[in-house]
Amino acid sequence: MGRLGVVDPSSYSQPDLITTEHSALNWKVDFGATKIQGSVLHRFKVLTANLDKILLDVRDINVTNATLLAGGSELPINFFISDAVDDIGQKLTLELPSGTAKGSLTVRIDYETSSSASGLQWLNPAQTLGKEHPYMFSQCQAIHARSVIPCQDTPAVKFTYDATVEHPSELTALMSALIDKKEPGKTLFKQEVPIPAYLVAIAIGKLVSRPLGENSSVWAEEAIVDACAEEFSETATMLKTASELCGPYVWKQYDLLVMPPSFPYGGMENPCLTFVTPTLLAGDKSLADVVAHEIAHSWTGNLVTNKNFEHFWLNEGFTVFVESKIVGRMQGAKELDFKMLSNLTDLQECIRTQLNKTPELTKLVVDLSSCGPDDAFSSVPYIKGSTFLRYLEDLFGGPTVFEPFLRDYLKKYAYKSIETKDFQSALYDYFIDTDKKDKLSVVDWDLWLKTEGMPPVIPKFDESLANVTKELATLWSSKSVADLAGNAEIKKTISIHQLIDFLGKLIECKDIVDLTESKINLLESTYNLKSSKNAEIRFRLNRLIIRAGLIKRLDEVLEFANSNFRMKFCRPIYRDLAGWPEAKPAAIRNFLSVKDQMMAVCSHTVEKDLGLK
Ligand SMILES: CC/C=C\C/C=C\C[C@@H](O)/C=C/C=C/C=C\[C@@H](O)CCCC(=O)O
Ligand SMILES: [Zn+2]
Repeated sequence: MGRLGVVDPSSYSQPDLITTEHSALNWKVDFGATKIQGSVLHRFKVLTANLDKILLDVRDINVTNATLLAGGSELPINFFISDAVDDIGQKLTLELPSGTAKGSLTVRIDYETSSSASGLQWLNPAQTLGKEHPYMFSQCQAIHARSVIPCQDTPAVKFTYDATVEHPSELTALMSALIDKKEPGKTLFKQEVPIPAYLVAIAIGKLVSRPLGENSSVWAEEAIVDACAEEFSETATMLKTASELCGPYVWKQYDLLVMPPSFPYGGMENPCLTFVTPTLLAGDKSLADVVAHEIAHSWTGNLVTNKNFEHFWLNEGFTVFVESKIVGRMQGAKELDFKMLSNLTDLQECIRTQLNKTPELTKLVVDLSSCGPDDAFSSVPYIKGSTFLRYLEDLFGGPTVFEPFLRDYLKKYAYKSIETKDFQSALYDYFIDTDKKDKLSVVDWDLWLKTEGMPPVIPKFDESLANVTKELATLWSSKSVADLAGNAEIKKTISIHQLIDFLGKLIECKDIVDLTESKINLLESTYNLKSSKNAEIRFRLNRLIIRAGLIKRLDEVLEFANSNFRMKFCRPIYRDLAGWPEAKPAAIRNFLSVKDQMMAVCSHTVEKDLGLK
């Protein structure tokens, strides 16, 4: 593939020469054709004299016209689209008149999306809860905005946007923006805070809302909206806690949209409107920390943004760090440390399985010059990144010293796109004139940023909650069913988070003695796993069923894999099934029967997990 741009290896656009300041979207959403038709008007800032062309990113987009708007007149301009590069898309070249000066320049592009746009998902009524109306939504991170809008699809560029969206009048349209005006069949939006293209988002469906607090509501289909309001009732407290930690909330509105089960991620931090998976609906708020994560992105990621996805840890590592602080303030310091330790179990699993053939992707800063961001995506930037920040926090004197630095960093780079070296200089500038300056030379940057594998240093965490799960995992992996049945230790009451962590640790045990049907049965009856609605528990139980080789329970495993297409769950399940020769053919058949219901990012990665590509 090769590095496409000097600023961003995954984008053709040239932010060093030209940047987008504002985009006006004019869209007609055609559910019959499963396409968006319309135009985008980009106001650019030209940074260099005599620029002869504008390069934009596109993917499967049909451009019909490109027009230069200048001094009240419209000048058609030549354009052409290059051949597609796998995982990246195409380059749209717009030719400029000779002698184009520095400064403002406006271009309108008329286009329509493809019915297989990788950033859009179209559901027919039967695929919705209400069964009567269609539904569509977008997921643009990392580089799928280019399948929805011809644009500078790089986080190095931030722009404001407004949108006029025509849609069926019985449906509600929502975007990652504030609603400006609502008319039957037409909704107007505006996002006045500059954002990268990957944060443009839209969803249209038969949606209703319930209030969660001041300037905060939850949206969902009617059948689940009350359950959603209950599950996410802590949102207002999380928002307040996050603002205390990070500074003023600039986005004015914080709404949640609970997505259909095919949404590929746990949550997506679309400004003003976080998208979340319905797999968070555990019934006891136990998985609502994903909302704390998405709220944290209002600062880390959405205000201070990675310049390209090689520095994704700046978005995600900081966000997990802030998320765990929100959890710590709401649930106590022991829970915070337990969460960090529990994340390390997940990281270990990810490095052992998903990344075992691509160890270079276990570095904190990755090289994306020959790899699409979706293929590089893993827990590493999240967990290695947040562990690094906790290490730094401990080194510089704990939260009382590090949290003021965090606020300073966020203020310094708000509205900007940055690289890891910018974080390094912020840390240096903040501490160099303080009594902590000697700590600056202790940080081994190369070790943290460039070394493969688990974090090079594991900070000292409170282990009291994690020790319980460690002991349980040792017990269940080393004892026979007969020995366990009479052991009082297994009856010990544990929290739901401990149960999730214990099952994760058990999966990580190299050997599990006597892993038979009766051991799985004992596990299920001891911890009431059969009746659990908690997706994190069902996910781990299904992996243990696969590990035990219980072929007669394969249908149950596949049922779980079909119940949602959140990649965090379905990818490891398919990977496990691919390594089980007896089950692999059925897994492939199952995948092929449901792949059209998955978003492109999910079907493409699962195809690789199953060894089909
Ligand atoms: C080092 C990684 C390099 C590049 C990856 C960049 C972007 C990854 C891209 O595939 C999109 C990611 C979108 C993530 C959205 C939400 C996640 O926080 C969800 C995490 C998993 C889950 O909970 O389901
Ligand atoms: Zn995130």
